[in-house]
Amino acid sequence: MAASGERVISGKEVAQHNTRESCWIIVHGKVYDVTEFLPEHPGGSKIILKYAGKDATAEYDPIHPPNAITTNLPPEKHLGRVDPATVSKVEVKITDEEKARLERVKNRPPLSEILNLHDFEAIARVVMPEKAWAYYRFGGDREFCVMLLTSTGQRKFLDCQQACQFTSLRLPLGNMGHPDGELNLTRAAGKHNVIQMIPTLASCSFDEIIDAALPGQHQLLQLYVNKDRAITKRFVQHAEKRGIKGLFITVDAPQLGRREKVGGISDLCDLWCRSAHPVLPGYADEVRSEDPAEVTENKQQDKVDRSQGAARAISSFIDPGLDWKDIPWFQSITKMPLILKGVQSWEDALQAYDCGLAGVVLSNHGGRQLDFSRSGIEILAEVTRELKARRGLTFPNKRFQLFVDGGVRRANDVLKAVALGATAVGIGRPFLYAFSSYGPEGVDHALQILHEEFEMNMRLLGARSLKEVVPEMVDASALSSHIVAVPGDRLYESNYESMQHAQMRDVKAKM
Ligand code: HEM
Ligand SMILES: Cc1cc2nc3c(=O)[nH]c(=O)nc-3n(C[C@H](O)[C@H](O)[C@H](O)COP(=O)(O)O)c2cc1C
Repeated sequence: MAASGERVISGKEVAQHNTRESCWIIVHGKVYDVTEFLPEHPGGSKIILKYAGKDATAEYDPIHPPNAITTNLPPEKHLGRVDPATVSKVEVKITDEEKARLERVKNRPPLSEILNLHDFEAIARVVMPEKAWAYYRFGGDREFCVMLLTSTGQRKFLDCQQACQFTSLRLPLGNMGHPDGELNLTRAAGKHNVIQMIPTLASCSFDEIIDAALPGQHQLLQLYVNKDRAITKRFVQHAEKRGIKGLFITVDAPQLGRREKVGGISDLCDLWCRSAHPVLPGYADEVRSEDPAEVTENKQQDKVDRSQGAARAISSFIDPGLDWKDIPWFQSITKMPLILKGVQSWEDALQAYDCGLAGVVLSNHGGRQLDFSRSGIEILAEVTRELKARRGLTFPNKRFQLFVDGGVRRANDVLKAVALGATAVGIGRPFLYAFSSYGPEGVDHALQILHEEFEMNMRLLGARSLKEVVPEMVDASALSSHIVAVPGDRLYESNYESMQHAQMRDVKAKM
């Protein structure tokens, strides 16, 4: 018994509970009985069983907020503290592939040579662990969406003559690329006075992200609505108390899209394991190896389908039954402005306005959900036209705000959206690439690049303020035809990775 009254358990005793019938694990030096929790685990029971009777901290840490285990397991399942002298150390093996990657990390160009947000993507692609890269980068199905969205984001369909401000940052699972995860984004957003949207599925806890903000820093919350509305209500009300300024309810992910390129190279556990590897030397001391532990397999007992890779597995959290009739309930539990994220048509934007919502994010989820769904900027032109015709609204509009995200890579892209009536745009992947390849300084540099681009574009457009950035500055006539004769975007294209066909396994040469 420790002085604190906590039971001290030997590693040997923990090791005896290494089956599905009795499964104990160690996380942060504490011993937990997770036997009953196994079938409930959103990540599947198999991954936990791999660590049955052992220390699971290294696997657990990169994926979960630190308090996930303490808040979700009933107190009687917290068995005590492990005696550290009795726990065997996990052997660490660094593969040749990993060594080569770390070498590439050393050879990164200095930040002064990173001239635009595409450069970050090019570097992230070679220095990030392969599977973390795949999770960040790839889109849904054949990725038609990602291609279309990137090109609409970059003047294929818009000819921007004049210019602007604001970007929002959000992305979940941020510490797959860098151990400080979303906190990098929070700090940089505070410094550069941009708004951060905090994701539901973050790798740091919500409170950690809020605590990292500067006084008065604006933060928004992206909400995946849980089937258990009591959980959703608790989260939303906690967020409101902590000063969140707007609730962005994601409506385009009743299940997560099938990201074929991710599925092609990874299985789920691998994805997370590898993602915990240090991207930058010095951020973590060791690289973990696969642990071929004995695993009692019983897929029938899992309530979650693990067969489809990380992207789909996460969707077990998201209520596919979310509907317009849920809106009054949200309005009854919070006073925060409510915005729908992932709207694809003027009809839905109109209904959101009529329901008294504060706005919509016109988005196809970074091209990660339904293939061929339209880019935000394309929908924007249609929404402003129809809401003007039907409700007399002009944009930007304080009462009902339009946000756009997807493929925004330059200040110039932001200005196109603002000119067409958007209040603000969201930028996703570029900041992940920036902090995955250069850490916090990378995010800082990315925002600095955007600021400089803004200044230059505004001057060259002759716009003294955002009010002077008007629709007439943009030729949007070819937006929905998707056909326009402009030079290809070489920077985008050189980063684009083609989909690979199924590959033959290596066949050993016949003797
Ligand atoms: C009571 C303890 C635990 C809780 C409450 C918990 C909770 C969760 C949740 C909510 C997710 C899915 C969402 C996300 O990715 O953020 C998840 C995923 C995952 N968990 Fe846990 N977990 C626990 C213990 C563990 C342990 C001990 C391990 C490692 C041995 C582990 C490994 C994983 C993995 C690999 C995933 C990723 C796969 C996925 O998204 O489905 N978890 N866990
Ligand atoms: C790795 C990754 C994870 C994402 N996760 C979420 C999420 O959990 N919830 C959500 O509403 N959108 C999510 N998105 C979509 C973004 O919020 C945003 O719509 C999109 O990334 C914008 O496109 P961009 O990355 O081209 O800037 C994710 C995007 C990426 C790249």
